[in-house]
Amino acid sequence: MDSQTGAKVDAGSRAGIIDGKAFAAGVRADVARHVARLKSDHGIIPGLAVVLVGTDPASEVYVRNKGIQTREAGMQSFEHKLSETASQDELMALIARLNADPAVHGILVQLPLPRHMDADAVINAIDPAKDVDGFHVLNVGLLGTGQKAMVPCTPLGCLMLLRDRLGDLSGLNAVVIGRSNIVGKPMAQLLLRESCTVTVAHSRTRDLAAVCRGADILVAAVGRPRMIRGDWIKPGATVIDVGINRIAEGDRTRLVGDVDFDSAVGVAGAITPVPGGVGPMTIACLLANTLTACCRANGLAEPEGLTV
Ligand SMILES: NC(=O)C1=CN([C@@H]2O[C@H](COP(=O)(O)OP(=O)(O)OC[C@H]3O[C@@H](n4cnc5c(N)ncnc54)[C@H](OP(=O)(O)O)[C@@H]3O)[C@@H](O)[C@H]2O)C=CC1
Ligand SMILES: Nc1nc(=O)c2c([nH]1)NC[C@@H]1CN(c3ccc(C(=O)N[C@@H](CCC(=O)O)C(=O)O)cc3)C=[N+]21
Repeated sequence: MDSQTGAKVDAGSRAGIIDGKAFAAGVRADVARHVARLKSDHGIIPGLAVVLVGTDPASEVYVRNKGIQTREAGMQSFEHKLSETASQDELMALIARLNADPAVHGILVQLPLPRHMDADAVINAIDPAKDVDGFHVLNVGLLGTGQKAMVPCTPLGCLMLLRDRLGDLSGLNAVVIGRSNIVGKPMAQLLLRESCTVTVAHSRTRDLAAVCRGADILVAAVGRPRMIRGDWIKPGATVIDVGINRIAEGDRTRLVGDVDFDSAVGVAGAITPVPGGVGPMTIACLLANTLTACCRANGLAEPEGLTV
């Protein structure tokens, strides 16, 4: 696959740093090629609907980026914004309309939702076939039992990077820090599927540093800026930093991961930076999942290499 070749070339230029931005550009180019073919051969245009409730500035930036990249891939983007005070019934009615709309192949409801809404009920109202986040309980169950599912974008992106770097993952010790439904748990499921020996660590884990030192693959999805230090890392390990933390630096802010990059980069065999690591892969995989959902909806063969 071109995206893999592209990433390998780039990784070689800066040894040890995994260029998620370049790899994601390759994935998006693959998606765009398939989208163009769907259009020319079948007259079908994949469509992604993104729903944002409220006005969180970080979410607004993220939703705008998704819209831009969706259109760049040749797909249709439908953006729906509801006010912070919208009722759950209003959101449910919108989801029902999107479920019934044949031009919409993927639906993403940006999380977190305002506190007065029941996020589980909202997610489970999405047609599982259009659930491009892979958060619906049916997709969670399908993934957990090794059946064909929609796979959550962030863990899918992490797995693509790991496979590109390491090839066969079987038998490797993988430690995932974090057990959220959107990152930690599905990441653990995917690594188990790859025959890794998986440990899931969390806030009650005893001696996290010692647990991390056993990891050939370390995935950090904690939400604590620079918590994982270089001396927690097994020399040569592959480190995937999912964390996106905005911290103050002087009178400005910057993004840092959950891993202390400066102390980790000399110990790890390879590491993803923040920004430019997992984040761009998440959006690329969202587009890949939308394409996959569109192919399935139309009874067409799915592109290879874009899902597991
Ligand atoms: N790059 C991307 O595309 C994405 C990035 N993110 C980022 O990833 C990070 C994690 O997100 P998400 O999974 O939603 O976060 P959650 O807050 O839902 O989960 C955090 C997890 O980390 C664990 N944890 C918290 N503190 C510690 C600690 N001191 N030691 C060990 N474990 C701890 C928690 O444990 P417990 O369960 O015991 O509370 C929990 O399981 C965030 O920085 C987020 O911004 C998220 C989604 C996509
Ligand atoms: N239903 C739902 N699905 C999600 O997948 C989802 C969500 N809700 N809520 C929020 C989190 C967070 N998330 C990110 C995706 C991309 C970047 C990303 O592209 N980051 C860039 C930097 C962007 C910047 O500079 O701000 C990078 O790491 O290089 C970040 C974060 C998806 N999430």
